Amino acid sequence: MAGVLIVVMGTSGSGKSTLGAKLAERLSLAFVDGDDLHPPSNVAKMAGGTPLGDNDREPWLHRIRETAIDLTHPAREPSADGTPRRRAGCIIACSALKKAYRDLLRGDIVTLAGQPRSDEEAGKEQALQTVHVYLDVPPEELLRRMEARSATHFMPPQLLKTQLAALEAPDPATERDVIVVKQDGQGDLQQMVQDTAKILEGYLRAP
Ligand SMILES: Nc1ncnc2c1ncn2[C@@H]1O[C@H](COP(=O)(O)OP(=O)(O)OP(=O)(O)O)[C@@H](O)[C@H]1O
Ligand SMILES: O=C(O)[C@H](O)[C@@H](O)[C@H](O)[C@H](O)CO
Repeated sequence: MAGVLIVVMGTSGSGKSTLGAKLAERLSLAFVDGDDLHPPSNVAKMAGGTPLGDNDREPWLHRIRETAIDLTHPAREPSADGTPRRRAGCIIACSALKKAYRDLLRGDIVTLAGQPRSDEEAGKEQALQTVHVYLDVPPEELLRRMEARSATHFMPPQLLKTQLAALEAPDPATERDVIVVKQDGQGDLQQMVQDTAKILEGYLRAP
């Protein structure tokens, strides 16, 4: 049985770290900020005003998947009497802007060029089930947030337009594991955490 990787995704400034950390606390899961898994060269590139490309992101996406497999092994959390209580899970904040990036996190492909997993690898890698929580935030709210923190955060607000250009917003009708959380900056964060956690509990339930 697979452990569960919950990817909290969206562009820079969408609130991945904020929501991800709160969900992790509520669900008692480990939380990792994907920004901490970028090689320093990626962070330096963004800080210098150059957007990342597929070649920069591919090794990073592999690292995120491997981190999730490590964190969710073994894939069941034992209860006091040793019987499985729920699936092991973890939450990782990761922009996951393009469909190919999400497919790599899902384990459906092994390169961004689209190379599929071999049958043998597919069997071996049943280690992980994914859920993508997509933070859908209007561009003007994203810019407001990025500008408000620009003195203390490496990501320059002028890179927002490249984030939005790269974004292939996931559609739950065509991607199997997507939850959309709409945020306009007015919503109640606590309510959002509560509602999203309730849906995620379903994914974590041991069969
Ligand atoms: N629901 C919200 N409403 C208003 N402001 C928010 C909300 N969530 C996060 N913020 C604020 O927006 C800014 C960006 O949030 P956060 O760091 O969580 O986003 P992020 O997607 O992880 O960003 P990045 O990946 O660029 O680091 C922060 O200053 C945070 O306090
Ligand atoms: O794929 C990317 O371009 C990156 O992951 C970015 O999204 C940032 O790391 C992050 O959002 C920092 O602000």
